[in-house]
This record gives sequence, structure tokens and C-alpha cells, in this order.
Amino acid sequence: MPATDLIETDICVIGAGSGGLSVAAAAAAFGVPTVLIERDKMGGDCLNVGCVPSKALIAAARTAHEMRHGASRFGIANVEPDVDFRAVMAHVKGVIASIAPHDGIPRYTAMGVNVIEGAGRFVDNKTVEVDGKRIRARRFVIATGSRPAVPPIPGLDGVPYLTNEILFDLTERPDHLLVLGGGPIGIEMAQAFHRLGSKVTVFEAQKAMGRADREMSQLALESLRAEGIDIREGAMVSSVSGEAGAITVTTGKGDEAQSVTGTHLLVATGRKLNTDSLDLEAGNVAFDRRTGIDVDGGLRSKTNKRVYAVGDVSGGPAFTHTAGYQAGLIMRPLLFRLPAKMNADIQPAVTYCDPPLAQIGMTEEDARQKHGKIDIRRFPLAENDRARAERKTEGHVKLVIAGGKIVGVHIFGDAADEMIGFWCLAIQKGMKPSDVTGYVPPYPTRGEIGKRAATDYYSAMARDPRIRKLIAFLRRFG
Ligand SMILES: Cc1cc2nc3c(=O)[nH]c(=O)nc-3n(C[C@H](O)[C@H](O)[C@H](O)COP(=O)(O)OP(=O)(O)OC[C@H]3O[C@@H](n4cnc5c(N)ncnc54)[C@H](O)[C@@H]3O)c2cc1C
Ligand SMILES: NC(=O)c1ccc[n+]([C@@H]2O[C@H](COP(=O)([O-])OP(=O)(O)OC[C@H]3O[C@@H](n4cnc5c(N)ncnc54)[C@H](O)[C@@H]3O)[C@@H](O)[C@H]2O)c1
Repeated sequence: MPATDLIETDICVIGAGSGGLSVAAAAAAFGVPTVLIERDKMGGDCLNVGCVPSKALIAAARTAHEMRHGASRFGIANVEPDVDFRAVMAHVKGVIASIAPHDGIPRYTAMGVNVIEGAGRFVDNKTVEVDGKRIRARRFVIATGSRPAVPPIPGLDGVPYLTNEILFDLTERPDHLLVLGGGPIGIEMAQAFHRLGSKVTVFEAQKAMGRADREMSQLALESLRAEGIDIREGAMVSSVSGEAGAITVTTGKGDEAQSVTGTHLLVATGRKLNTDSLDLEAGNVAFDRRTGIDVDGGLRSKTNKRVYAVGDVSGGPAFTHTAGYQAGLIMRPLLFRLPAKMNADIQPAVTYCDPPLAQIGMTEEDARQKHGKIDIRRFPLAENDRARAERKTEGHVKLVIAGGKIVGVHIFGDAADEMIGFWCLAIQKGMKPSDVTGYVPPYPTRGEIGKRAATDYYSAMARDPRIRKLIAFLRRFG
């Protein structure tokens, strides 16, 4: 191999998505020689086929919904929106395009990162090959993400189906969208397409929004069903048949079998981690196809100490904010040779249905299992002045308290996605309800709701005879 084809560097990052971009940017900011390899589009799933297009579509859908149902609350006539689906999708592409330069090769090159286009694969434990070049690095960071997992359902291979990788390329609105999977992708897209005028049927094999607190997911699902979305739980799909424009999903078998025919099918049944193209065996990097790269608590490969993994492929929670957090975390060992420890308990999860469902920390079920005796405090949005003024009073905040500490917070309601941020800090800092009762949120905001819920935790004190006696005693002194 000619010498020019061997690049020696400090850090080599494979995958320029949420995790890889953050690692490369941080390393470059400290002046550390860094190579970044990307085989497809810079920005990865989140920018191109994930968070960004889905949230842009949800925003358009929410506007249509507000026009159809939201205005009359304020004495303004509702109107049936004239949805130009092609224009809606152009808006989605426009949002991606507006963010793309931020993640693009010119910006990263200007930062000092050596970006190489192509698929990287290990050739030995300290070398990765891409596009005929060999990169020898002191440290490697695998940030190759995940892709849609398609279940082996009889007949599925024979029909045209959508996944998140092509969904946002649609230019015609599906008349009837069938959705396999009631996780965050399935639920968010079901509501968005329904609001844009498609009929939608969701088939969930187990429990929809299954990772959320039961009480809160129940509220969210009731709300989605009330809007007119057909969400079928415990719906084991036994076969799929048909052709473009007429696809039939059948659940159950024999006398129990039920079929629904729609025009389009979206498969949103979970993810497969991108480990296969990396030749990890050659790099002596142990992995499992289902759980990802075998890493220790500091995200370092257990078998090749030069290698770290961040993002979906590390097997932790599959979120952009988690990938970013992990990227920040491994800067400690990468740059300063300091230890790092991943904290999975401080990763929030939001399903961006409308209203959204947000959570941080333990569900009620998990907390009961772990702590036995727990306290639950709820405060409804209906008692918050801002929510009343805006006539968006659906939902509540739920605090899970164990051993005097807040261990979980769940919010279903308008702006839950924004409200949860405060509670992420509370959980990270191991706060008690009393830490929250003392701070002053502005009035009138939904942020006050959390303080009210925490204050409620101490409401029993007002009825405590010993405290009443103390107050009566102190009154004697003037
Ligand atoms: C529809 C959808 C909506 C989502 N919405 C949200 C949301 O609202 N909020 C949220 O937090 N998360 C959301 N997610 C999840 C989020 O997109 C992922 O968790 C996040 O992108 C993971 O980042 P990553 O760096 O691990 O992978 P990615 O961002 O996918 O990046 C991996 C990159 O590695 C590249 N790659 C793979 N193999 C190789 C190779 N051998 N050589 C070179 N390059 C390679 C890929 O091309 C890709 O660009 C959503 C996901 C989907 C699918
Ligand atoms: N708002 C967000 O943060 C957001 C949004 C979308 C995606 N994501 C990330 O992307 C990941 C993937 O999302 P997802 O919704 O595809 O996966 P998921 O694993 O979260 O949910 C998939 C659902 O499909 C069901 N399922 C599996 N096989 C099935 C079958 N044969 N028939 C019917 N149902 C079946 C599962 O029971 C599960 O409820 C998520 O785990 C999440 O981390 C995050």
C-alpha cells in the first residue's frame, strides 16, 4: 500500500450522525487530529430520516388539527384545512436542508476534521479501511447507528412497504396508512398522517407506547383514539398480502383472524444495530447483533481498548440526546485519559404525539418493584392558569417519589416536552421535593405545575397535629 494511503491520526470516528458528529466536533475544538468516516449522508438518521423530518411533519399536522378543531375554543370559526401534501413534504425537506449545512462536510473540514466519504471497516485492531485508504488511530469511536428492523411476517416481502428511510419521500398522501408497531415512530407518524387527512390503523403486537408509565401511556392512547386513530394492541400480525395501493394486514388466525386493507404500509417495529458492515471480528471488537458493541460502563469496548462506541450502536437508549451525552462523556478518556461512566437513568424519553408524553427516571411500576413503598403525586393541567387561558387543560404531571427523593417524573399534556427539561436536572441532581418547592417559576407558566405537585407532597404537614401545636405555641410570642 502506498504511504499516502495510510493516514495516521489520534481519533477516528466511524459514522457522522448524532453521536459521531459530536465526538468529531469536540475533538477538533481541542485541536486533536480527527478523521470522520461517513458512508451516506452527513447528519445520519436524526437529520435525514428521523427526528428532524418527523418533527417537521408533526408541526404541519398540528397546524391542520388546530385549524380543524382548535380555533372555536377562542370564538374563532374552525375551518377544514386544504392540505397540499406535496407542499407539506416540501416543507419537511426544507427543514432538513436548512439544518444540513450545520452537519455538512465543509463545516467539519473548516473545523479541522478530515472527513472521508465511504464505508469504514476494520482490517485489524488498530486500522480501519475506507475507500482504499487505511486509517491507523490511537482511538476509534464507532457511531454507526441503526436501521429499521423488518420482522419476518409471511407475505411482507411481497408487498411494497415504507420504513422511516423512505417515508419522508412520499409526495402523495396515503388514503389509508397501516402502521406496524406502536412505539414512538408508529405513534408519532400515525397521528401526523391522520391529522393530514389519512385514515390510519396501527397494529401493535404487545402494548403501544410500552416503555412509558402505564397510567400515562393509557391517557395518551385514549387521547389518540378519541381523535379517530384506530390503535389495536395485542395485535399479532399473522400475514400481509396485496399490492401497491391495496395492502391487507391480517392479525390472529382461524376464527379469530381479522383483516384490514389500506393503501400504504409503514413498518415501525424497532431497530437493527449497524454492526454488520464493520468487520468487527477483524478489529477484535466483541458485539452482539441485538445489544450492540460490547462496552463497559465507560462505553469502551471490552475486547479492544482502543475502541469506544456511542449512540444507538452502543446498545443504550436510542435517542439523539443520549448519543450527544455519550459523545461528551467519552471526551474524558479520549482527551484527558480520565475515567467516564454512562448514567442511563438520566436519559429522558418523549413521544411527540400531541399533546406529548414525556418521562424521566423510573415509571411507577419500576419504582414499586425496586423500592416497594413509594409516593405518587399528581397535579392536573386543568388547575394551571396558563393552560386554562390557552384552553389546553388535558393531562397531568406525575411525580414518583421514593425514600424522600424524586425518582421519576411523567408528564402528559401540552408542552410536556419542554416542561420535562427542568425535571431532567432534578433527577440528575437527585433532588427532593423540598428542592423544588423553593424555586420561583414565572406566573403564568406551565412550569408552575411541577412546583405545585412537589408542594402537594408536603400538604400532609398542614394537618399534622404536632405542627399545628407548634404554630399555636409560636403565635403566643406576637
Ligand atoms: C423516525 C425517527 C424519529 C426519531 N425521533 C427522535 C426524536 O425525536 N428524538 C430523539 O432523541 N431521537 C429520535 N430518533 C432516534 C435518533 O434518530 C437516533 O437515536 C440517533 O440518530 C442515533 O444517533 P447515532 O449517532 O447513533 O446514529 P445515526 O445518527 O443514525 O448516525 C449513524 C451514521 O453512521 C453511518 N454509518 C453506518 N455504518 C457505517 C460505516 N460502516 N462506515 C461509515 N459510516 C457508517 C450512517 O450512514 C449514519 O450516517 C428518531 C429515529 C427515527 C428513525
Ligand atoms: N420521540 C423520540 O424520541 C423517538 C421517535 C422515534 C423513534 N425514536 C427511537 O427510535 C427507536 C425505534 O422506534 P420504533 O418505534 O421503531 O421502535 P420501538 O422498538 O420503540 O417500538 C416498536 C414497537 O413495535 C412492536 N412490534 C414489534 N414487532 C411487531 C410486529 N410484528 N407487529 C406489530 N408490532 C410489532 C413492538 O412491540 C414495539 O412496541 C425507538 O426505540 C426510539 O429510541 C425516538
